[in-house]
Amino acid sequence: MTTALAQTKTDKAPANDRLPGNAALMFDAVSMTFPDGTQALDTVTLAIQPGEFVSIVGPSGCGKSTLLKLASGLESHTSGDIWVDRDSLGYTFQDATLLPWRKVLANVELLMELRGFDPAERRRIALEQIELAGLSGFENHYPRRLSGGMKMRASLARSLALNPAVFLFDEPFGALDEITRERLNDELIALYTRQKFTGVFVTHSIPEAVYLSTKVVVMSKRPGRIVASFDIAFPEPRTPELRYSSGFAEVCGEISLALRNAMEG
Ligand SMILES: Nc1ncnc2c1ncn2[C@@H]1O[C@H](COP(=O)(O)OP(=O)(O)OP(=O)(O)O)[C@@H](O)[C@H]1O
Repeated sequence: MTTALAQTKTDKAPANDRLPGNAALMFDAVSMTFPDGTQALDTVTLAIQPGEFVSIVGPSGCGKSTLLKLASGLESHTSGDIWVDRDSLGYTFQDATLLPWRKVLANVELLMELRGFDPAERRRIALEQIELAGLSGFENHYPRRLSGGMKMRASLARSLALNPAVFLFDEPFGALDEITRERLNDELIALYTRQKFTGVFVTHSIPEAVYLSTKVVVMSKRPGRIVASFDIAFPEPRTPELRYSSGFAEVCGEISLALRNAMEG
């Protein structure tokens, strides 16, 4: 295990000397209760291997965002262990979180700037990511002049510029229209295929989860537990025709049923 791998513990967490194997991200019996007494998560155990793309679906309020916040260190868990290299983490939210006073190029350079990248190097990487994101020609536009889909592309480019080993996605396409969302799904697959990060993707859309993922996990209603896990075996990279295949509909149906049971159970 490299020294860069950070294990996070709270004071209340029991000592745990087990190694996380080769996982890129591991939750080991993680529970979380907010200071007001709201228990968000209940003994979540999930090991995500390098190169996996895992989507998390579950009832609204079951703790999906909280799980990503724990992985990133934005929130602290109450018990259990989380293993992840926080020095190599990407994170995007439903809101693209671009700085309105910075042009696209300066927004994409932001995280590299904060990490102290050499100016010429960060400019080179930013331009490359802007091109990959399909935003060439918009480098000098302010975010207010971009569509929702373009803002999200810029947000992805900003995170991908750091070449993260693990990328956390919190419903990044939830606010977009369906056509834009499907197009961004394909663009994300292209980026994932190229940059080979490990993905953790929270979504309310089962077809989106199935299309993107190597695995889909289903959480119970709050306090969230993992109640089902589906390996998604369709060949990669996925292409749009997959969405219209009977096999795709069948897998979506199985997950939908598991989600329905999770909501009722
Ligand atoms: N700071 C907080 N203090 C107290 N409770 C909180 C706090 N943040 C979130 N919660 C509660 O914790 C639970 C889990 O919230 P979380 O945002 O993780 O759910 P979610 O599954 O991502 O929801 P959604 O699908 O609706 O986005 C919810 O009941 C929420 O109201």
